[in-house]
This record gives sequence, structure tokens and C-alpha cells, in this order.
Amino acid sequence: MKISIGNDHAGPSYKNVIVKFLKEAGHTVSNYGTDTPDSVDYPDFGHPVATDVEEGKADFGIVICGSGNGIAMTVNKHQGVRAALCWIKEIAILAREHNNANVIAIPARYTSEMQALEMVKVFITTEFEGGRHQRRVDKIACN
Ligand SMILES: O=C(CO)[C@H](O)[C@H](O)[C@H](O)COP(=O)(O)O
Repeated sequence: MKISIGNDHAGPSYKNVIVKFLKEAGHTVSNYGTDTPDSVDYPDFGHPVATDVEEGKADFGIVICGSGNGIAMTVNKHQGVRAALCWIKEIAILAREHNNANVIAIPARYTSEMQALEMVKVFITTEFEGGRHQRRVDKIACN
């Protein structure tokens, strides 16, 4: 799969753990995140991920900031992007099964690296259930 990832200064170590796993698993990773703890602005690292998903250049996106909220808000501004803020594995599974989320937003300051990795693993392997959930997802768009 093609997966794009972006993070601000809260998430370099989380990003590195996730990228290492994804590459070892044979995925193609586009890394737009910062690699240092120097303060940056999360939208600068979320928009490139969302653009890849929006344009079909990535199957999934992964975005990471301190709370996960700022970068989730950023990517959700893009057409066709459905980003889900996930903090436990069960929410990540539901984000795929029920919401057909195509971007996972991870709160680096409120979840462990191992939990983040587990969430990514289930997020990229869980199928959307469709059915009644498709009808609801279709109603999300307002334009
Ligand atoms: O969590 C975030 C946005 O929702 C970002 O990671 C920011 O870093 C957070 O807002 C905290 O800002 P700070 O400059 O790291 O104190």
C-alpha cells in the first residue's frame, strides 16, 4: 500500500516507529513529518498528507500531533478525506468498519508508541463494512 504520514514536533519518535514498521512490511511510505522536537505548525505537516489521499496518491494517511485534534481538523478540510482521531485500538477498528476513515489521527502526548503502532496495524488492515454505514458516510459530505 501507499501510505503518507505527517507529524509536528510532538510526534517524531512515534512517526519513526510507525515508518519502520510500514517499510519492513513492504509498504511505500511518503514521510512529510518533521524529524526534530523543534516547534513547528501542524497544518504544514498535515496538508501534504491530505493532498496525497485526496489525489489518490496514498491509500491511507497517518497524522500525528500532540492531541491529534489540530492535525485532524487540518486534513478533514480536504475533499474526500475522513480523518478519525484514535486513542485506542477499538476506536481505530471502528473508524474503518463504520466510518471508512482514510486517515488516522494519533495524539502522541496521550497514547504510547506501542499503542499508536497497534492502532496503525488495525487501521490499515480493517475493511469498511458498507451497508448502513455507507449510507451514513455518504451523508457526511455537505457540498
Ligand atoms: O496538539 C497539537 C495541536 O492539536 C499540537 O501538537 C501542538 O503542539 C499543541 O497544540 C501544543 O503546542 P506546543 O507548541 O507544543 O505547546
